[in-house]
Amino acid sequence: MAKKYDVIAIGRACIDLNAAEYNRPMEETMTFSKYVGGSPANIVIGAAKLGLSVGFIGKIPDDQHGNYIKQYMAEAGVNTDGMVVDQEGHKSGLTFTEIKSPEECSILMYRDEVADLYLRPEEVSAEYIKQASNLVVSGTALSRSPSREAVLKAISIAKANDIRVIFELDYRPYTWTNAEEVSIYYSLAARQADIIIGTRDEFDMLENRQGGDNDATVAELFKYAPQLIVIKHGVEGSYAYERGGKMTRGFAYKSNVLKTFGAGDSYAAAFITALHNGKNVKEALKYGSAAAAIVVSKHSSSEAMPTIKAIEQLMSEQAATYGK
Ligand SMILES: Nc1ncnc2c1ncn2[C@@H]1O[C@H](COP(=O)(O)OP(=O)(O)OP(=O)(O)O)[C@@H](O)[C@H]1O
Ligand SMILES: O=C(O)C[C@@H](O)[C@H](O)C(=O)CO
Repeated sequence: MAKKYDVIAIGRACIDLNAAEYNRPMEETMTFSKYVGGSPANIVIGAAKLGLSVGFIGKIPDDQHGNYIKQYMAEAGVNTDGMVVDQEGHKSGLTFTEIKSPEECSILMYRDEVADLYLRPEEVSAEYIKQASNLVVSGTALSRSPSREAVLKAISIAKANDIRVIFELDYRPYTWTNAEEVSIYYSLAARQADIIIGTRDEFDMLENRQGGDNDATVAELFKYAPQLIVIKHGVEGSYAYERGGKMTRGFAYKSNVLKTFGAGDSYAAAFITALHNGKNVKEALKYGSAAAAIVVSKHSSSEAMPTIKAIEQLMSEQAATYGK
C-alpha cells in the first residue's frame, strides 16, 4: 500500500552561513549568506525537489532561526508535522563555511546546547513514522541524549513496521565525546539499518580504527540487517555493496567546483530517490553522483539541490565520459 510519505528523516535542521566571498580564509571572510542546513534536512529538501513526498522529525529553537527553518522547509515541500519547537531556550546549530579554494573548503560548526540534540523520545510519534516508506537516520543525532534515545525509538518503530531504515553516518566531531562512543552507537544503528551510506572515514569511525578496508567492513556489517552499503571516496567516486556479494562502482561526474561541502547530502537525496523510484543500484549511483556534481558547483547545500531534469541532463551530457 502506498504510504503518505516516501521518506521521513530524523535529526537536525539548522542554519548554514556560507562564505559569500570566495577564495579566502574564514578570518578574512566578512559576509555570509544564510541557508537552511543540517545534513538530514538537506536530504529531505533535496528529495522533495526530486519529487518525493517527505517529512521531517526534529527539534528547532523557539526563535527567529527556528521560524525561518520551519518556514523554508515547508515551502520546499517538506511536511513539518514532526518538527517540535524547543521550550527550554536551546538554540539553532550554526555552520559557517570557509571557501579558500575549490579544493580547500572547511566548515566550522557551533553546536553547543543545540535544540536538535534535545529531541526527546516522547516527542517522536509512532503514528507519523508509520506513514513512511523510508526512515533516514542521521548519525549525528546519536551523539547525545535525549536525541540518541529519540532516534533509537524511531528505528525500532520503523523495524516493527517494515519501514526501510537508511542510516547516513553523517559524522561530525563537534558533539561527540570520544571515538569509542561513536563506534558503539554507530554500530547499534548500523546493525539494524537496511541501507548504510557513509564515507570511508565515517566507516572507520564506526569501526573505531584507521585505514579500514571496504571488503572487511561490509563482510562484518552483512552479518546483521543491512542489505546495501554505500562507501563514498570523495571525487574518486563510491562503491555500493549488496548482500550476496555484488559490488558496483559509482564515478564522480566532472564539475566546475566552487566548494566541496553539500556533496554528501545531495548524493544521498538523489541516490535514495532513485532507489525509491525503482532504479537499480548502478543507476541510483549515477543519480547520486550527478546531483553531487551539480551541488558542488553551487553556493549552498539545500537551496542548490537539483531537479530530476537537471540531474538527467548532466548524466546524458557526460554519458560518454562517465567512469573514463
Ligand atoms: N569535487 C567533486 N566533483 C564532482 N563530484 C564530487 C566531488 N566531490 C564529491 N563528489 C561526488 O559526491 C559524492 C560524495 O562525496 P563525498 O565522498 O565527498 O561525500 P561527503 O564527504 O559525505 O560530502 P560532504 O563534503 O558534503 O560532507 C562522491 O561519491 C562523488 O560522486
Ligand atoms: O550538516 C550540517 O549541519 C551542515 C550542512 O548543512 C553543510 O551544508 C554541509 O556541511 C554539507 O555537507
